Amino acid sequence: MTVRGAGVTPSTLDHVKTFDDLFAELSEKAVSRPEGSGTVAELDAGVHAIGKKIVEEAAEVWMAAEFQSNDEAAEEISQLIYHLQVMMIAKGLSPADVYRHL
Ligand SMILES: N=c1c2ncn([C@@H]3O[C@H](COP(=O)(O)OP(=O)(O)OP(=O)(O)O)[C@@H](O)[C@H]3O)c2ncn1[C@@H]1O[C@H](COP(=O)(O)O)[C@@H](O)[C@H]1O
Repeated sequence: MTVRGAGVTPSTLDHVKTFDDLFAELSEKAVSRPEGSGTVAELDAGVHAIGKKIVEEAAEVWMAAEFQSNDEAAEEISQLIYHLQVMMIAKGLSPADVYRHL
């Protein structure tokens, strides 16, 4: 399968962080709470603050998709995914909880 527009194929994903890799990393940080972690700070800020970040990043995805390069749009999408994952962890939701709705 080829992901159109970004030139990414499964083989080029071998050495990059995937959705599940990031979720595992953030889940571990939520428990170990390392000093200086932005994820820990965002979790501590709570669901209301995380929700605002999601809305902000969603708007940036829209603007980048409409007015910027595909690479910039991809970067904004990665940031939206990050904040969505922080929200999942804040709410105790696993990827499986989400996938069953897809
Ligand atoms: N992938 C991300 C990631 N994407 C986005 N963000 C956060 O989202 C913000 C993106 O916002 P913008 O670019 O719009 O910048 P900004 O509005 O100036 O940011 P803020 O002032 O709102 O912080 C960044 O500043 C980060 O705080 C991320 N923060 C962390 N990660 C990854 O999450 C993992 C854990 O990170 P820590 O918890 O910080 O160790 C690491 O692997 C990181 O690479």
